[in-house]
Amino acid sequence: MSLLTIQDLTISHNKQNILNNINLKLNTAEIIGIAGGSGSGKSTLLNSILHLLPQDFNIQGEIHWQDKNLYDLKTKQLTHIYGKEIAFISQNPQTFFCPVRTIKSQFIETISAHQKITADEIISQTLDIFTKIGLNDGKNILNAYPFMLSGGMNQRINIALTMMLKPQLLIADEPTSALDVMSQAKVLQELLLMKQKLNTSILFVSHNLKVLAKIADKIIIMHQGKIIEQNPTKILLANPQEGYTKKLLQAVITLKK
Ligand SMILES: Nc1ncnc2c1ncn2[C@@H]1O[C@H](COP(=O)(O)OP(=O)(O)OP(=O)(O)O)[C@@H](O)[C@H]1O
Repeated sequence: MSLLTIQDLTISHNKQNILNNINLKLNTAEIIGIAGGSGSGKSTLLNSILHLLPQDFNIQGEIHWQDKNLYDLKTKQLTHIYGKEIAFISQNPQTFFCPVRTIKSQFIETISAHQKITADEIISQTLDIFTKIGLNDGKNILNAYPFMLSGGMNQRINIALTMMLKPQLLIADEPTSALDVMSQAKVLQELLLMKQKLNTSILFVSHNLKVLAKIADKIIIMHQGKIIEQNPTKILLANPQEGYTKKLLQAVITLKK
């Protein structure tokens, strides 16, 4: 059984289709990259999985989380799933952390909301994870306030927090697009570590096919609310079928020159 199965998903607003007949399967420890131009429906797709669509959107089709249809569940069941089984990271970690509370207090609050664990245990496990991902100055980081740290550092700390929660699925919406090249590479390594060590599956949205090439097992190309092409990463990059995919690849090659 797939971890996440989307069947015939069509989403509309004011009788205009935003997503058209989307079908997608994600397995355990699989990373699917989603690329597509602005307005192609990537965020709407992620928001539909996260139950974050505006009330006036019309949703047809099904989204199954393991054997449950996410849109049949009660609020209490959804609260258990989001944060614990399905986690989300966005482009701006600053929107997740409160800028004027220490990293330590935010780790303790978030983790103890999901696990029965003492504050001391949280601190010791956090320091372990910081070391694993190469954040060596752990004690100082825990005592820092997010506003004192760079965007790249905040994103890496956000990923460490997500690792502590051990979600089965991580939904990542352009998590590296606001970062410098060095921080981008580190964040990608950390996400791969989550897949390898924790068997986390990841849905990773990026405009940048070069980023997806480094991390995704499979790539999906979206255009005007439809999935127009999907294939294992190597096959899609070596032999794109659709003209639109070729244009996206060409844009990456041109940027490299
Ligand atoms: N709240 C909303 N109300 C009405 N239309 C919306 C809303 N949110 C998104 N849309 C429309 O849905 C379409 C898809 O938008 P979406 O944000 O999912 O695309 P995207 O691929 O994530 O784009 P980007 O890469 O620019 O973030 C767009 O045409 C957009 O105008």
